[in-house]
Amino acid sequence: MVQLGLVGLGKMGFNMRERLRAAGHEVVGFDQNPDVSDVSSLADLAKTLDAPRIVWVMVPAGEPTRATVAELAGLLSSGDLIIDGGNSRFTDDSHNAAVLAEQGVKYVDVGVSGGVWGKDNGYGLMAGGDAEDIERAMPIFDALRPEGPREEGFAHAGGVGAGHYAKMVHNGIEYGLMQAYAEGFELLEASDVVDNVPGVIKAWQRGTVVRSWLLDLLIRALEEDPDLGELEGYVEDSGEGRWTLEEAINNSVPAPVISAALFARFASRQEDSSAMRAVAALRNQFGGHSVKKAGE
Ligand SMILES: NC(=O)C1=CN([C@@H]2O[C@H](COP(=O)(O)OP(=O)(O)OC[C@H]3O[C@@H](n4cnc5c(N)ncnc54)[C@H](O)[C@@H]3O)[C@@H](O)[C@H]2O)C=CC1
Ligand SMILES: O=C(CO)[C@H](O)[C@H](O)COP(=O)(O)O
Repeated sequence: MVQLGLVGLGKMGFNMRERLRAAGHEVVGFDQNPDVSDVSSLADLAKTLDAPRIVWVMVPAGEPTRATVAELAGLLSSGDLIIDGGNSRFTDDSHNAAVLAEQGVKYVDVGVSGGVWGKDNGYGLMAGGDAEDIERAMPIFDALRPEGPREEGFAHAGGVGAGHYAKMVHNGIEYGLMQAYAEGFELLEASDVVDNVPGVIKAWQRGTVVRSWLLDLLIRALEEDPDLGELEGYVEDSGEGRWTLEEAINNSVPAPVISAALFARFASRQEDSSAMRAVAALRNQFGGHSVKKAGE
């Protein structure tokens, strides 16, 4: 049994606390929302845990995570370990590790996959850090990962930053896969050849080359709303796709699918497009092609 502090009890952290407790570990949770929190502050969390402490941070990536790690740096002591399991940019990790190392506090970054389903299915984990720190956290990783061989749900990806780098690439792939299913769905819907679009997609679930968990989730969404008519085609992004492309550029790796998928999300947020107005204007200029005037 391991004792763990868990900061951030939202869609991910709340379920992770449940899964860890179900595996017999002692979890002390802190969230800025007192309704879900076991303690009233980070300082209280640090006081409640026995040294040497392990604190897993699962708050929104970016400033909230950086601020949490910085505050923890002032509360923890030599020999303690911080694990950042959020979708932080991998470049944050070397900074965090260096600041914490000044006080002897250890740091591990973990990419966590599985979303809100992880409580029951387990979470796919990619960890970055020193081997001894990874080994120390292994009972936690073993409780969170899916049942089965460890190497099918957990990887020690490399040094500090490698866990988040692996998760960044995982999410870039996620963008591309979702976009491919989405384009296939739109084509099936747009043509009048296939009458039973949800039925066809459901039939892809077993035996086909394109079966996957994302496909299962698309089928689930179509069962709730057969033409997805209750939704707007508006898609946010939280950074991982952009970082994947920045890294593709830095390493001269062609990534046409992931870039198209990211840009499709940008396009989804536009009601009108200056670029497409420019294309229409140019076709009109060089070819006299007709244009559709605003308001017509
Ligand atoms: N939702 C998902 O599918 C996945 C999310 N992640 C990552 O996990 C992290 C958490 O994500 P979610 O649980 O989905 O977000 P969420 O928004 O549902 O939960 C975040 C929680 O952190 C709390 N919080 C925010 N700032 C805080 C602070 N300074 N101190 C204490 N608590 C604070 C909020 O009150 C909230 O309960 C993020 O980094 C996210 O990118 C990773 C994998 C999958
Ligand atoms: O990590 C995840 C899934 O694997 C999160 O759900 C993440 O938010 C997805 O990325 P984006 O918000 O950019 O679509």
